[in-house]
Amino acid sequence: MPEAMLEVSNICKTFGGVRASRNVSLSVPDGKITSLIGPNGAGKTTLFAQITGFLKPDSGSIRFLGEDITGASPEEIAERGMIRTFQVVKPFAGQTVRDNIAVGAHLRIRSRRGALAKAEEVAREVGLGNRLDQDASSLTVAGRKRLEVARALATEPKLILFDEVLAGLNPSEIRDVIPVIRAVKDRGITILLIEHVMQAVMSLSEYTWVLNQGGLIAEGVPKDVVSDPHVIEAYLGKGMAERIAAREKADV
Ligand SMILES: Nc1ncnc2c1ncn2[C@@H]1O[C@H](COP(=O)(O)OP(=O)(O)OP(=O)(O)O)[C@@H](O)[C@H]1O
Repeated sequence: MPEAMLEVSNICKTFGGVRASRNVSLSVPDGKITSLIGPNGAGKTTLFAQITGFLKPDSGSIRFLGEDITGASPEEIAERGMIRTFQVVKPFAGQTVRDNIAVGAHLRIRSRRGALAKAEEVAREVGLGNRLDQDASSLTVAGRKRLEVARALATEPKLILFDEVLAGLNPSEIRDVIPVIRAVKDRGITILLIEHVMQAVMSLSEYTWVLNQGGLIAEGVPKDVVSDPHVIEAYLGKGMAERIAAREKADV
């Protein structure tokens, strides 16, 4: 079998007494949208931070495109073609949408003119083509999410790790942004999402991993994973899976 695009093997990370990653291993396949879910504090963002070089794992290894990148810097990892987005999008205030996106483009394009042209191209792809001259800090939450996607795209990545790109959006904004994510995949870019919006997990991702208290507790296609008793208990508390099953039986 060919090696997966991203191979995370036995990652461990402890903060004081908190085991944020407990022996986590996962293989992200090329060309698909996959996802990472789990209750608050499960260790999802910490795992993303280690994969993309913002935190160093205590042990374990990370391979991207067949090469060991464990301990490499975020810049080096971005140059290799892997970029993450952040939960809270902070645009550079006082700068236009065009300038904000050009920051991402400068990873590969030295000239200012080239970076601005690239920014315009990706802005159009994410639906910000008519906002290029606007101050980025005046964008709505949904606009900032699009900006975050555009900044990532401008680095010409092979793999994007989206950290809750739909958080804070209302249902109609979510419906607008989901096709933007799908379009990124259709360009041939692989995506790993951290997502709390289950509608998005179910409709976008082909495979999902579930983290709880730093460790993986389930994985598989989303529709199977969400009915897994271990997953229901992790989200809703002990005993809930049994109670739900009993209620369903009573309803039949
Ligand atoms: N820099 C840090 N120092 C100390 N503890 C940390 C640090 N970063 C994360 N943690 C702890 O590690 C655990 C995992 O946190 P993490 O943010 O990765 O969870 P998460 O699954 O992304 O949560 P959420 O869905 O709420 O964003 C939590 O207990 C958190 O308090």
